[in-house]
Amino acid sequence: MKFEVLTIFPEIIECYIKHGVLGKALNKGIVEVKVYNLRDFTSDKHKKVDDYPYGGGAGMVMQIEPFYNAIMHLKADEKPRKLVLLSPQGRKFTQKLAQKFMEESKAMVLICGRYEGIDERVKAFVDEEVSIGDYVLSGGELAALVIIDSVVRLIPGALGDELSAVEDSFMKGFLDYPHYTRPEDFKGMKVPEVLLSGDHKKIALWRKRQALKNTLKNRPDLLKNLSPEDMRILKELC
Ligand SMILES: COc1ccc(Cn2ccc3ccc(-c4cc(N)[nH]n4)cc32)cc1
Repeated sequence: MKFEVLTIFPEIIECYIKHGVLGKALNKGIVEVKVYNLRDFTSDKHKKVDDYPYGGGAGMVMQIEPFYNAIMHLKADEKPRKLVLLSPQGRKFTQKLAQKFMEESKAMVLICGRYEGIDERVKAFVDEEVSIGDYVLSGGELAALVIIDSVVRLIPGALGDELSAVEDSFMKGFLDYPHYTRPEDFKGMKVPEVLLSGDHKKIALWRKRQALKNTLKNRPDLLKNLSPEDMRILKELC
């Protein structure tokens, strides 16, 4: 899968993608990430990308021309790609949308604005406008990295452990269970006995109960379409 990122801060993207799961997927050739500096698609000597908003108001707005020139440059190879604009006003990004992007798109262009946003006319050239949450960031780059990271984790072979992506919380419809590792006793804080028992059936049940308990407490909105067994466990918790 190929990601092409349009931004005025390429170093934000380039720094992050070298590490962790993304770094490994890049080294395996499962993923390719190309970053384009929008300033390279300007036509003035100052490489200007923003201007004052028509109609007045605080802050600056990013001009359409660099986005248009960059998008036309990418489209010149006539290969299909999904163009995604990051924005606080976009469609909410979820694990389900990450799965959809992974399944449907061989290549994605992630368009990152800054300042108070970008000229509305850029939207005529994009397929999706996506928000990663109900909070305002300073630009689209972090949102682009969230999308890249969550989509790459879903690509078969990217994690090196097929179960991880499938086992990831949200995939199952509820939050994750608690995790523990050595030491067994840290300043009197002990690992739950059941996890030391070696009884895998008991451990699985304990983990399911804990996951449902966490979900009931923090994200009851996720508790839909539970299996009869999960519903029974949930009722015991209430
Ligand atoms: C009040 O209106 C504003 C509008 C934009 C901004 C800063 N900004 C500029 C481009 C850009 C792209 C994405 C995002 C973003 C995405 C999510 N989920 N939160 N924030 C933020 C962005 C500040 C304020």
